[in-house]
Amino acid sequence: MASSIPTTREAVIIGGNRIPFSRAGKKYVRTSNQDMFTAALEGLVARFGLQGERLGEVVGGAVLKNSRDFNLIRESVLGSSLAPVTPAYDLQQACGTGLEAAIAVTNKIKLGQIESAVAGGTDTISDAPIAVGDRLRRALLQANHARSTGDRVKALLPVLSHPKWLAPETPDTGEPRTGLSMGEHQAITTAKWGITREAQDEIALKSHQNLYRAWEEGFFDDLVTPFRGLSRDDNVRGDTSAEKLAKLKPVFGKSLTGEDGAPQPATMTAGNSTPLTDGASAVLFGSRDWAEERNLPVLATFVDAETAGVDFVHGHEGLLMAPVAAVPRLLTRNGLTLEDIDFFEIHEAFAATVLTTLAAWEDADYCRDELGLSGAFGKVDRSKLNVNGSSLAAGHPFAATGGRILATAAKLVHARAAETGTPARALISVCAAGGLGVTALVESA
Ligand SMILES: CC(=O)SCCNC(=O)CCNC(=O)[C@H](O)C(C)(C)COP(=O)(O)OP(=O)(O)OC[C@H]1O[C@@H](n2cnc3c(N)ncnc32)[C@H](O)[C@@H]1OP(=O)(O)O
Repeated sequence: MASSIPTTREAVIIGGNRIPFSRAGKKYVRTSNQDMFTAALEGLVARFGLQGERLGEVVGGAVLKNSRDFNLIRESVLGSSLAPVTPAYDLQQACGTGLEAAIAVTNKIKLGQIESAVAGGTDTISDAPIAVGDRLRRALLQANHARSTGDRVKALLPVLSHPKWLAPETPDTGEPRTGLSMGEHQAITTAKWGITREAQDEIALKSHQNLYRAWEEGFFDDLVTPFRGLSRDDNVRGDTSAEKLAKLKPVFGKSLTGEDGAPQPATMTAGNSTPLTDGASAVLFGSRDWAEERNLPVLATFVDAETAGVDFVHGHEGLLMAPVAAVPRLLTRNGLTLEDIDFFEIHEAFAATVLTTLAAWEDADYCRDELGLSGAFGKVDRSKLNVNGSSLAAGHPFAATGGRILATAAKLVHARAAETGTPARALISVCAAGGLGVTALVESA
C-alpha cells in the first residue's frame, strides 16, 4: 500500500526572537544557557500568543554545555509558558547547531509528522563549563562509588600527592584533531587565498555599519526582546572606522610562513574576527495551515538545506570552507544560481571566512578540482551580502547564530517581496567547527 504521508508540504517561517547578544564577560556573566534560551523562547511565545500551546517539537542546543544540562532545551520548555507536553531535545553541530535544528524540525513539518516547531540555540562563554582532568575525575568517581569511608579515602589519596591533578580544564576554540584554534585555522586559509587586511577590515566595517543602521531603523524591534537590562547587541559599534580597525594588532596567524620559509603577513585582528559572545535565539515554524488557522504571519518558506564536510585534518587547511561545497549542491538541486539570490546571509566567523568563500566560488580551478563543477561557480553581488550586518558586529554565541540569521533572512525576503510584488530568496551559509558547513534556502511566502 502506498504511504499516505504527504512529502510535499511547505514548512513556513512565522518569525523569530532572540535576546540581545552580549560580549563575553559583560551583561550575562551570571546567566546560564538555560536562562538565556528560556528568555528567547518565552519572548517568542509572547510575541505569537503561544501560551499553553502544545507545539510539535522544540529543538536546539548549545556548543558549550554544562553536564547538568543533559536536555537543556527540554528544561527550557518546562521553564516557559508553552504546554509542558511539548516535546524537546538537544542537538549539536557546533556553530551550525541553530540552522541544523531548523532543518530537523522543518523536515518533520514537511513530512506531516508535526504541525509546528521551534528551532534555535544558545551559548555562553561567561558561564562555560569548567571540567577537571581525567585523573581527578576518575578518583572522584571511584570515591563516589566507594562502599566505606576507608575506600573513599583510598580513592582520593592519590589526589593529595598530585596537586597538579586539581588544575581545571577550561573550554577553548581548539579543534580536537589539530589543536589549532578556529582563528589559526582560518589564518592558514586566509594566507593561502591571499586575502588582504584591508579587504577583511572593509567587511568588518560594513558589518558594523549595516547592523547599526538596521537597529536605528527599527529592523530588530520585532526580532529581539530586551533581557537583563540590555536592549541592543552590545558589540555593535556605530563609531568604528577604517582607521580604527587598521590600528588593531593581528591576533591570529602571527607565526605563519610561506613555502619558502618567509614570514606571511598576519592580517586577522580582534576587529575582523567575531568576538566571544553570549546569547540565545529561537525561530517559530509551522505548516501553512497551522499558521493560517491561528492568524499567524507567514514570512517565508524554508525551501531546502544542504550540509557538507571538508577534510581539514590533512594539511590543516580549509576548516571553515565546507559551505563552499554545500551551496552549489543546494542551488543546483533547486535549479538556481548565485544570480537568483536576493540576500546572502553568510556567517562572518571571521571576515576572511566570507572572503575565502567568495574567492573559492570565483576560482574556476578550485571549483573544478574540489567541487567537481565545470568551471567557476560564480560571483556574489556584494550589495546583497549581509545587508543588515552579521556576526562580526552582532557577535557570535555559537549555537544561537543560526536562529539570528534565519529570522533576519525571513524578514528580509518578506519585506522585499511585499515591496516589489515578486518572490525574493535568501541563501544562508554557516561554517562550523569540525570542518562542517550548514546552508539553507529561504523564499518569501
Ligand atoms: C565557525 C565559527 O564561527 S569559528 C569562530 C569561532 N569564534 C572564535 O574563534 C572567536 C574568535 N575571537 C576571539 O578569540 C577573541 O574575540 C579575539 C582573540 C579575536 C579578541 O579577543 P580580545 O583581545 O579579548 O578582544 P577585545 O574585545 O579586547 O578587543 C581588542 C581591542 O580591539 C578593539 N576592537 C575590537 N573590535 C573593534 C572594532 N570593530 N573597532 C574598533 N576597535 C575594535 C577593542 O576595543 C580592544 O581595544 P582595547 O584593547 O583598546 O580595549
